[in-house]
Amino acid sequence: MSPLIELVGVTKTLKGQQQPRTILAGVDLTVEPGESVAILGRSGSGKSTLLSLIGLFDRPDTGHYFMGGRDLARIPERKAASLRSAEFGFVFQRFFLLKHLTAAQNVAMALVNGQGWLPRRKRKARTLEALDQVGIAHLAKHRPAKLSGGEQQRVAIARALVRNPSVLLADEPTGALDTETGNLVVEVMRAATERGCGLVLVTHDQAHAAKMHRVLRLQDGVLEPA
Ligand SMILES: Nc1ncnc2c1ncn2[C@@H]1O[C@H](COP(=O)(O)OP(=O)(O)OP(=O)(O)O)[C@@H](O)[C@H]1O
Repeated sequence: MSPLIELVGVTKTLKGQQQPRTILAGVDLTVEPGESVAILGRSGSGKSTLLSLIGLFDRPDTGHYFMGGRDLARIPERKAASLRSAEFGFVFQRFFLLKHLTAAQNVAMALVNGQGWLPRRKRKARTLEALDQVGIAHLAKHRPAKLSGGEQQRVAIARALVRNPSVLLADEPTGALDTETGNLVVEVMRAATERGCGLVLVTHDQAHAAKMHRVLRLQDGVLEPA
């Protein structure tokens, strides 16, 4: 089986206020279908920078990024934007839910934006399926203010999963949650990999990292087994 994504020798130097700083100094990373990978690393080590390159929010300075046999390392923004919405689901520490919309409407938004047109009935069915996948179909009509932090994060995960992404990218998704709720959220994301989705989880939490297939550490600009 060919990998979902493969980064080879990826580098990134950010122009700080004083001097340029090399954040990624030759990162190699492969994620297979259905594989979950945790990335640990001290604050400021470049984890979010790496995730933003994987999610095509930014491009490497040098190196290669293969996906489906194509090198995406130097694609223009217009192509990146369409791949971003077709191939990736994003989950962040903050949930970024629209507070005037219900859980179902928040999830359905991901189908309205950037996925072509889907008939209303199909949109509804896929939205409910995604909410069901994260165990909160019964909360579909609730607005975020009526939901706990963990429930809100599960709505955000459903929103990330509703387009059946190839890869789910999560940046500290449990950072704002207590341990027990965080465990549940990690379990929900891990379960998504059983459908073939790859998962890259950036976390400070060793216990959450240990639930992934592989645990890597970003240190001095390179990824190494933790
Ligand atoms: N746009 C930018 N321009 C210049 N420097 C930046 C930029 N974005 C981030 N940095 C710096 O790059 C370094 C890596 O940041 P990054 O957010 O990737 O680290 P991180 O490992 O995700 O940290 P944390 O765990 O605290 O979220 C930090 O020193 C940060 O201050």
